[in-house]
Amino acid sequence: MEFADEYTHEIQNCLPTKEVEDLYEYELQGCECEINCEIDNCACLQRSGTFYNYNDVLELRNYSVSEKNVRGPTYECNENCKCKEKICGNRLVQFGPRKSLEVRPCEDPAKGLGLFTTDEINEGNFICEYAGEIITELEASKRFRSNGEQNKMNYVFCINENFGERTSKTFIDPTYYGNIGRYINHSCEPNCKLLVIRVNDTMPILGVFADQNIEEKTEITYDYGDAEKSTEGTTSHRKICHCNSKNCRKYLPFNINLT
Ligand SMILES: C[S@@+](CC[C@H](N)C(=O)[O-])C[C@H]1O[C@@H](n2cnc3c(N)ncnc32)[C@H](O)[C@@H]1O
Repeated sequence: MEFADEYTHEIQNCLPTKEVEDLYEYELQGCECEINCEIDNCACLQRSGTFYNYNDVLELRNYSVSEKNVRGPTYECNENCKCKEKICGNRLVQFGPRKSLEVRPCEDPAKGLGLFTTDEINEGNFICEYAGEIITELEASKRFRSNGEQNKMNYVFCINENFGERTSKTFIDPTYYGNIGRYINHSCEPNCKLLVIRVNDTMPILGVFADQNIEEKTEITYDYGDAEKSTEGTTSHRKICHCNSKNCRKYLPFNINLT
């Protein structure tokens, strides 16, 4: 698949900028499992709040995660683990995006480009990571405002994670360095959801997963909104939503803290 934007450098995984790279220095320990990773013995699974469901370890496309299981980040087995990479059931996002994806213009030109699937996707399957530069909140805010002023598209996404009393925020921006995840548009009735995964270190990886069975040739979408994001606000930050769904909220959600 060709990368659609000649001004963006393609990357496979997130790229922390100098200002934040120290945050992810800490490597995660591996497990000692020599055969199958099971909850009773695998250090990575014991650390995880969310697990992958899989039927056949050799059929990666059957890996899925069910919403009922979401209780915290998933820790995949990693390069420090003793388990076998090819057959371990606790590895998914680290193998990269699914193959059957294409970037093309949406029917409604107001949405620009979008990400589409060329084959059917089962509910729960992994689509791709939302990869970009990891930047500071200050830089995120600067870029968000500048995009708004120049009427450009916004790619900055904020991950909020709660660790007890503390909320950790991670700002991902695929404007200049990104992967195909940057072409996923918002829908108020989306077919995908987002989950946070960790692999080799503490850097959060934002994974896009199918939230329902998706037919071939369908546009991949998720809801840009969460508790901290608003469709309200001053008109300068509001963009009209063209998702065309029955329950459309009329405006794209945006992070009020970045304005
Ligand atoms: C992450 S980018 C998505 C890819 C983008 N369409 C492109 O051509 O590169 C987010 C931007 O896409 C546009 N967009 C995404 N979802 C939209 C929607 N439902 N209605 C209108 N514009 C949308 C907005 O301009 C938004 O700032």
